[in-house]
Amino acid sequence: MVKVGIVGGTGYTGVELLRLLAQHPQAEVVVITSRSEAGLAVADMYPNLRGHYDGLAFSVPDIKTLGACDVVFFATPHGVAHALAGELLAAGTKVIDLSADFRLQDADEWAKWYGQPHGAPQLLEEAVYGLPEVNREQIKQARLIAVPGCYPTATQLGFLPLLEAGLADTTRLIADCKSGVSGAGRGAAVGSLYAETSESMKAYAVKGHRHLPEIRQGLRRAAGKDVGLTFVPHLTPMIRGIHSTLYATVVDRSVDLQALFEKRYANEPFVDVMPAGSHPETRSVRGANVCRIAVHRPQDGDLVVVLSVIDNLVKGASGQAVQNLNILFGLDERLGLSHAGMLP
Ligand SMILES: NC(=O)C1=CN([C@@H]2O[C@H](COP(=O)(O)OP(=O)(O)OC[C@H]3O[C@@H](n4cnc5c(N)ncnc54)[C@H](OP(=O)(O)O)[C@@H]3O)[C@@H](O)[C@H]2O)C=CC1
Ligand SMILES: CC(=O)N[C@@H](CCC(=O)OP(=O)(O)O)C(=O)O
Repeated sequence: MVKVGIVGGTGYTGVELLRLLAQHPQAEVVVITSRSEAGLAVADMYPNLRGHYDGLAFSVPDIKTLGACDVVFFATPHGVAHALAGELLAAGTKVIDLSADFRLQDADEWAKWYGQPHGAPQLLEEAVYGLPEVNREQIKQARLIAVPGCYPTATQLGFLPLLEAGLADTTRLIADCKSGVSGAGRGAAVGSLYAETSESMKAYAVKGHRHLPEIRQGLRRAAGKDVGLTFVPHLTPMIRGIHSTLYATVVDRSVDLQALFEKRYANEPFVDVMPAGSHPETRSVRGANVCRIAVHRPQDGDLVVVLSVIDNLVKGASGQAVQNLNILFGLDERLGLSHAGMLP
């Protein structure tokens, strides 16, 4: 059994980790922290977990108890893992961070987008970006994993086959992305209220969103050169889900894009390339650790439209984090993650 600790167990990604790990045959959650709910039984806060975590209660973060775990997940706001990851690594505990603390390779770039100095630049070199479809071999050897963000997961998986094959004009890529409201976290905020978000939809952060440098970093690696990317996120009236509509211009019209995508993801357990002409729905991945993709070439011209959907809390966060755990500990990558999406 892999002994698991979770720092920040009361947010949406924390409770989603608990839900997924409840079905995991080889991982056991032994520590879960919350400063505000310390002492409260997990199932008293989250009744969906009644019967799964008897005896497990929230506790204040403590390096001694966390350091006794094999692996610790951080499901915390940005900056928290900076402060604690180093001590845990020194104690021999592996770290899987769901926040953005170790996603960007450049500490100055991180400081610019996250509005505070990077708290652990000395750890950046060894941090592995936890997108298994790209970095599976590095994840196997890692001590510190940065789980990709939700928009970056859907967007990179949609663009990768085109960029790796050198088939897209990299100067003009467009990612038009929609997110459900749970992407904003569980914290109380006027912008997340039901009356503010239902029956309405809006774009935000058009001038620049903090996921832009993360997506650009991944696409640059795939293309082997700088990319010009326009990324526009939208808030939509659903709870879970990301829908990315991606646009690129192909430089060679003769290539069979459907075959290219199918081949790229043929051995990936959590990427589903749909038949030509399909329109993936976010509800088809709700609760599932799946990125479902369809590739289109309208009017057979040189424009490619890729549709990519995920559940922001699963393949976009906690599911991907568990997938990383499985790879890291040499387990079957699908453990705890094989359930289908919930439809309707
Ligand atoms: N929501 C989503 O779809 C996605 C979220 N993420 C990222 O995952 C992380 C978690 O997000 P989310 O689940 O929404 O929850 P929150 O960002 O709301 O995090 C809340 C948790 O962190 C704990 N926490 C807060 N401050 C500290 C601190 N200084 N030290 C220790 N614990 C702290 C809180 O408990 P307490 O204050 O009681 O200690 C609580 O359990 C964030 O970085 C988010 O950006 C990533 C991908 C998708
Ligand atoms: C709808 C919504 O507000 N989404 C969040 C992004 C999701 C998230 O949690 O960001 P990380 O993946 O970097 O942690 C936002 O735009 O700030």
